[in-house]
Amino acid sequence: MDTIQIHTKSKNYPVFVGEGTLQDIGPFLTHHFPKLTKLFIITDETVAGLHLEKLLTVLEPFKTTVFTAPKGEKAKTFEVYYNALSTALENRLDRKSIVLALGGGAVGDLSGFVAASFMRGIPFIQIPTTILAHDSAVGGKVAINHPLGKNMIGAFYQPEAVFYDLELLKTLPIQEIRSGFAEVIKHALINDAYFYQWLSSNIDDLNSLKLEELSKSLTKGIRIKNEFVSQDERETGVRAFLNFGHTLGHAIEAEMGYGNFTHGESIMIGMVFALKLSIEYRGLSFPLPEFIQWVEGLGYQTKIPDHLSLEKLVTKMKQDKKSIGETIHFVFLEEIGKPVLQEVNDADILERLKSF
Ligand SMILES: O=C(O)C(=O)C[C@@H](O)[C@H](O)[C@H](O)COP(=O)(O)O
Repeated sequence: MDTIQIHTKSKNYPVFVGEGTLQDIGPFLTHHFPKLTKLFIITDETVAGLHLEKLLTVLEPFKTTVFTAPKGEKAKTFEVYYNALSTALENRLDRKSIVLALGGGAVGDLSGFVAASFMRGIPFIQIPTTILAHDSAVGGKVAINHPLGKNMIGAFYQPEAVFYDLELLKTLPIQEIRSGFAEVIKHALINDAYFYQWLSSNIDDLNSLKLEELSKSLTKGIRIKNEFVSQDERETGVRAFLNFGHTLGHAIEAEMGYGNFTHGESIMIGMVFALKLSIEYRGLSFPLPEFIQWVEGLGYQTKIPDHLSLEKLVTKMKQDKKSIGETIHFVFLEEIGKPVLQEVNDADILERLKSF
């Protein structure tokens, strides 16, 4: 098992990565929370069917209440958030209760926001069940969506620990693997040319990822994430670099309709566009055609779906959290591992989208 210590201004906490880490949750709770009254497990329909029983078995000595959200981004609505809080209140959770997020990024984001706001904040623990969650479960960005934008209502609220049990990833469908792996590629591109080199020369088939490759990809990705989050927990500076590919990616995800196209697949298109602009605006020297060939071979789309309106994408990009006074800000790369934030003109972006 690997343990990665995350350091932030508000909290330091461990991320345990390995096979069977689920077994360690009970002893961790007993040791760190001797006055714990009740566990509030938040999960989704699919994950509940696959892993809830196993979790309940290892947590048998504890009193638990379970809330099951709809799958994917549908978990991140006001209605589901309200229902989760109502369940917590009806079941008399209190300030000594702990939220456990069993699921992927959406469940983690919802659970973290429930934990951050229930009685002004109770502890929570992330139990990720997807590759994508190596990114979302670490760093404390918790949120729900607003019809006008993704993650618009939320908080920076760190978990007490993250238990990443690689056993739970064995049931992941390929689309989910692809979604999560896009964030691994992002971490490499923004921070580590050697890691990027390793990924692009070793990973050519996501269907047959070996455990060592997966484990290295996740632990490396989490360490990179820690580098940014430890310097800038509340995204006033370098943390924005973790948003590489997200300016267009979030807009595509929203325009496709949440849940119709995965987060990582949208981000991959956003990264290809950001790489192209990095070459044009910042003189990045990068073999983009080879990159496109590699990721298309992994099953990613690299073009904006035809039916989307480019004008609407630009409007959505202006609502991005990095925008200042409606001016779009993109994360570009000057080199692999050297990101920069740059203001861009929206008419210019529209033109470049037309020729993308
Ligand atoms: O942790 C961060 O910071 C990130 O930006 C990581 C992103 O990959 C992640 O999708 C994040 O939730 C996006 O945050 P947002 O502030 O753009 O909604």
